[in-house]
Amino acid sequence: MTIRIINKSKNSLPAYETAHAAGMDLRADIEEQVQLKPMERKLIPTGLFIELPEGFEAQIRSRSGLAFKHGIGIVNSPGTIDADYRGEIKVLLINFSTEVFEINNGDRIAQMVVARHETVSWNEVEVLNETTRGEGGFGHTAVK
Ligand SMILES: O=c1ccn([C@H]2C[C@H](O)[C@@H](COP(=O)(O)OP(=O)(O)OP(=O)(O)O)O2)c(=O)[nH]1
Ligand SMILES: [Mg+2]
Repeated sequence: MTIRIINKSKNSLPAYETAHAAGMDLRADIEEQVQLKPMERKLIPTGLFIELPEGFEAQIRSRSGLAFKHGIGIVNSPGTIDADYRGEIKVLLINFSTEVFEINNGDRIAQMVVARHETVSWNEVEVLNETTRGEGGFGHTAVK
């Protein structure tokens, strides 16, 4: 499928790095270097605006390399881009490391996965069907 996109940045369009990659890397669109101090969070612009078809969303996910090497995560992970959003895609990065992390224009700061989603309506009832799990959760199945 193709998706309409406006690129106001000077970076190339997000692209799949390998043939069967799920995510396209997003690049920072910034005038000056951004520094993230330990535990600091900042909203990083991408200069990208997209028009997702109805029934699709885009997820903004962290890159494992940045997470592993530099402790960089996404606060609202995964970020959700709604199909009716026409604003700029932004990435809410956080620095979980003990060192300052520098972001320069064009750096690949996150990845975006486009996915289908359902739009549901509720069937409000008094009782839900029974299952083996029942109400157990949050470690319920852990070995004792
Ligand atoms: O990482 C993100 C998350 C969201 N958005 C944009 C697209 C999304 O469609 C919109 C709203 O996001 P969300 O619903 O997560 O935020 P909210 O706090 O519920 O804001 P709103 O009241 O505008 O829905 O913000 C981004 O650019 N990056
Ligand atoms: Mg919302």
